Amino acid sequence: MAQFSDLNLSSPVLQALEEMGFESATAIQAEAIPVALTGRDMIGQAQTGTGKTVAFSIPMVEMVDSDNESIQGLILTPTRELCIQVAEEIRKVGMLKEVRVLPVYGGQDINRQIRGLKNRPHVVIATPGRLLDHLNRKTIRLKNIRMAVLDEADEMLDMGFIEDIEAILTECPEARQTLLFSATMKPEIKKLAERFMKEIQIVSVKAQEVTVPSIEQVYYEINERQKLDVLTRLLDIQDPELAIVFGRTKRRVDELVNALITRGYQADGLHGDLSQRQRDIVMHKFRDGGIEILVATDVAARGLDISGVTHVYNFDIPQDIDSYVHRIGRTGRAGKSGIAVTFVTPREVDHLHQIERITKRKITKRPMPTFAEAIRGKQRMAMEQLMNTIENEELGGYRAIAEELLDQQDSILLISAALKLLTKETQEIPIQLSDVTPIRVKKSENRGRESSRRIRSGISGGGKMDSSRNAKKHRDWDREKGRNRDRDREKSRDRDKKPKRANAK
Ligand SMILES: Nc1ncnc2c1ncn2[C@@H]1O[C@H](COP(=O)(O)OP(=O)(O)OP(=O)(O)O)[C@@H](O)[C@H]1O
Ligand SMILES: [Mg+2]
Repeated sequence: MAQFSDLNLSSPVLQALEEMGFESATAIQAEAIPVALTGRDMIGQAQTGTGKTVAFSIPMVEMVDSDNESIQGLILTPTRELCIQVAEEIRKVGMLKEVRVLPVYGGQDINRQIRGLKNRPHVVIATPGRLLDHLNRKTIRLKNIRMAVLDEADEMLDMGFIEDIEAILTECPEARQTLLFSATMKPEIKKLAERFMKEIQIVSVKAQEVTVPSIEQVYYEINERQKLDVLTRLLDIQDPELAIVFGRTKRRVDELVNALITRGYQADGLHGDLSQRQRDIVMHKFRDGGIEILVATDVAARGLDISGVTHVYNFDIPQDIDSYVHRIGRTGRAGKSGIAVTFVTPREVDHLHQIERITKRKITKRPMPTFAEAIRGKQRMAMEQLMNTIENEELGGYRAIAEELLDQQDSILLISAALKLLTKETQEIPIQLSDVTPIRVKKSENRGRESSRRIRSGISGGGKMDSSRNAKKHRDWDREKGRNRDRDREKSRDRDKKPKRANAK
């Protein structure tokens, strides 16, 4: 395994990495960092959760001249939560070099960001809409940028963002270095990238599969109206430490959160119609374990790194194959194992098989879990609670009363009663979710639009997959996506609440 000390890094960076607890470099780090340090433009591809952030953070920090007070590095991310997370990672890597970083994203008070910009950050991490807003207001200057990074590059060059990205990069000096990173990178991306990169070097960690092998992938073929029962049964049986449940639309997410809470689970939702404050609160709660289940649209599919996520549930199967790869990649990170569960209705089974073919990975079919299994799961949790109490608590004060009870009652009966009290015997309270349209493989539709669609989907040659003209419609990207969105938002805060598109429920 490659050591960071073999990569020609400065001592403040090496020391920072040590403080972050990293012992050796991951494959993408070992391969991408030397290339990036030569100053060349690069596309970096490696599976989810394999440390791409540090792979670009190190060359970024090495490039910064801390005595120079201008913005020298720019990183673009598709979502606000990812923007915050990446900024935090760069801050850690650049800590000892005293690199100043500033995240700049939509939904946050723009005046606060303007004040932040006056503190002369060396590296700005931004979502495109808000950065354009600053450029228009002339509150940010990109003329001294020496390195630009697109994290989740394929997503950023997707239809909704491409023009914004080009507009932003035009503001940067041509002599800059540009780096692109993602777990999924279609060949078409390279063509697009040639518009703003030079002599691109591609660094791709060749893996057998585009998904991570330590993620167990299973599916349940069930009807729409069985989904909620199956989800709650699985939550009881599998007892995730933290779980992310992906739903197709914002409305779906809201409904699911309410349904889960009604059935006694600690859940909260994340999607683009929430205020930034709400989004921040939800993310904090989830990272701190204050809630166990995050229900989200695809806004949480990319890049988010939350330790303790043991399970990902695709309550609705995603249309986009790349989206499947990124969603399930929220678990099984940094060498850990994880379980990815996908629900498919009978009409969506073909689509699931298509995902299997393109990701070259079998997704195992599982029989529907029964209510009895769920109860047993809950009983097991109660038993674990009891055993933990025996191991970790001082029980001396309970001895006398226990002995007294044992004189009067059968011991098995007593333990059964204690377990029953600890078992959260919830009923499957009937809850009706709104209908959603099933996703299907559409083969012969709209040939003419193939090329642009292919950019959006399919890991390699998977363009066909996306031939549904609904592809875009089903994707519930939040407001970060699309031109001028953040600027619109600044002008009219009320619009936060209203869906912009008819389909954006
Ligand atoms: N060298 C390393 N040793 C151990 N852990 C590491 C190392 N580098 C990064 N990590 C950790 O691995 C986790 C995943 O890293 P990161 O978020 O950068 O993955 P990624 O490749 O960007 O994934 P995604 O494609 O989902 O965005 C993080 O928690 C990070 O701190
Ligand atoms: Mg990442």
